[in-house]
Amino acid sequence: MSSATNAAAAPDTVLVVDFGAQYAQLIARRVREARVYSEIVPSTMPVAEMLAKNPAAIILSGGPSSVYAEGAPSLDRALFDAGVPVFGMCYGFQLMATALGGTVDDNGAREYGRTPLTVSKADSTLFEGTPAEQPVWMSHGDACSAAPEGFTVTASTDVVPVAAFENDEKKLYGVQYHPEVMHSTHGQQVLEHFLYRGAGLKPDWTTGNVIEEQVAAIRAQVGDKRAICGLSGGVDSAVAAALVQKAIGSQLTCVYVDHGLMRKGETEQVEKDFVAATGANLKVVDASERFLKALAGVSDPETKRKIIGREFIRVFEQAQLEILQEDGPEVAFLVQGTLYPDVVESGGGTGTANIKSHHNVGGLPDDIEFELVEPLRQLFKDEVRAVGAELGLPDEIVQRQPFPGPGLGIRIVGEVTKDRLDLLREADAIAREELTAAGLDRDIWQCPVVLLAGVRSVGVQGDGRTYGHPIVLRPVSSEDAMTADWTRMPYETLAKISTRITNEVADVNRVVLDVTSKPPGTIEWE
Ligand SMILES: Nc1ncnc2c1ncn2[C@@H]1O[C@H](COP(=O)(O)OP(=O)(O)OP(=O)(O)O)[C@@H](O)[C@H]1O
Ligand SMILES: O=c1[nH]c(=O)c2[nH+]cn([C@@H]3O[C@H](COP(=O)(O)O)[C@@H](O)[C@H]3O)c2[nH]1
Ligand SMILES: NC(=O)CC[C@H](N)C(=O)O
Ligand SMILES: [Mg+2]
Repeated sequence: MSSATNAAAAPDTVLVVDFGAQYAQLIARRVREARVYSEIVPSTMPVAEMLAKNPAAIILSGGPSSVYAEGAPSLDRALFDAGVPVFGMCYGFQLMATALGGTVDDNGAREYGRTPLTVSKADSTLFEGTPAEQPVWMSHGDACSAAPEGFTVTASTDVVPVAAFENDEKKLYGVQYHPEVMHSTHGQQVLEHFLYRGAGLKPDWTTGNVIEEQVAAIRAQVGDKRAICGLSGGVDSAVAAALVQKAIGSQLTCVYVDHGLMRKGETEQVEKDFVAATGANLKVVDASERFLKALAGVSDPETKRKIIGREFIRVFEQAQLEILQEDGPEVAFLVQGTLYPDVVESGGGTGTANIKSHHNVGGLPDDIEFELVEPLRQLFKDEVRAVGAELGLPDEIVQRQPFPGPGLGIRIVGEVTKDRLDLLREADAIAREELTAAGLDRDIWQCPVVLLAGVRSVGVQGDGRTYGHPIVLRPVSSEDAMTADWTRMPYETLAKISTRITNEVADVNRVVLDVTSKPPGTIEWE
């Protein structure tokens, strides 16, 4: 179902094969930072299928397994004989070594964290121009003690004799460490050497290419049929809608669902600003009663998310019927502004855990009949912002703080009711107003305001006893929402927000600040 996207591999794509690495997406990002397009594929994908994508190069990620362990993810050696340049990192390096006849074992040569690397072949493809001694980030328990035949060892450490090797003739390269993390100070340079020198790629990919490629892919996918786009007023759907509109013009209708879980003023803002900025065809559906009814009595976060995901699709189906009343071809496609983190968190990576079912990925119902169009599915938020700016969308849209599709529904810890929503909407509006007044909108990635509906505490207001609910402020800083830290924001602003919320919002007598990073917390409470 979720694979029914238009994720056709672009020309000169580097595939990152994910062996369950912590940071496979970081590798893909670094490649794109080197201005070469990159996508992640699971290690379970058959090699023939990988090669059918016609990749310009392949990178093998790290992973938690031991290459010699039973059931460990492996790779058909045909991959190394296909003439495609390959770069193995950590587990990927160990896999390349064993597949081609080298030796990897648990010989006690463990290294974790910052490690000095000694380059033994200064003019090697990967290391030329980098220092003979350089700090690298290691994280391994197994090690390569003998490189395969035909390979030159190019670097070592105090405990690992084979910390990097290459076979220039076959265009096969590997390093035991993690060049993708910023602590490997020359990691980006080594990666670029692989891309430009090893694989002969040119640094000519830009967000402009995303636009061209995606516009072509969307046209090919949608043809002369019609599509609807779930439009929330957020960055991702605005950029997705703008891309699709560029591709198919009036064949697209945007549908904004007011599920009653929106913030104060949001619906009016979308109706006004989005249409003004893009001239898009917009249909606004008031579905608040339907969502509230479906959520009645439900407190479990995952159940809420699945209900919201399902109701969204039912509303889109209704909109589809209405659009069909107007003359024209079939309405077969649903455009969503799904990003890579939505997919990973919903457990869509290889061997990655389901943290929470994002309504637009893991929360979709099984009986969905739309074919999905998700042109941003491989990208991160900051990349999407760059695409949006390139498309000419105004800063107010492109730089907006994210707001989750399930809205205030996942910011009420406990059952969602109309009264609770009204209360939270007021508290949230005050917090947003004060953050904007303090000029903090750009410093803060987003600031969920959460109502702990099941908790009451004792307060004293107007000399009387109160027994009200706490409101949690969760200001976070982040680059891509995969990791985040709580924002150190001015006490004065916090004080103002707290005073105003307790004074102005009935039934709230306490405001607390969430000082947890992600991990271990997530940004939203549910
Ligand atoms: N109220 C809504 N009406 C219609 N579609 C929605 C609504 N909320 C979310 N969606 C759909 O779900 C997708 C994912 O939501 P998400 O919140 O991640 O993205 P966004 O709202 O577009 O951007 P942002 O992350 O900046 O909030 C959206 O891109 C959009 O397609
Ligand atoms: O559209 C969305 N549908 C969802 O179901 C959803 N859940 C979380 N988020 C947003 O994703 C980012 C990461 O959130 P978490 O740290 O809470 O997982 C943050 O920006 C969250 O606001 C969602 N967005
Ligand atoms: N980070 C990794 O890829 C680790 C590889 C392997 N699990 C080891 O410990 O050696
Ligand atoms: Mg949103």
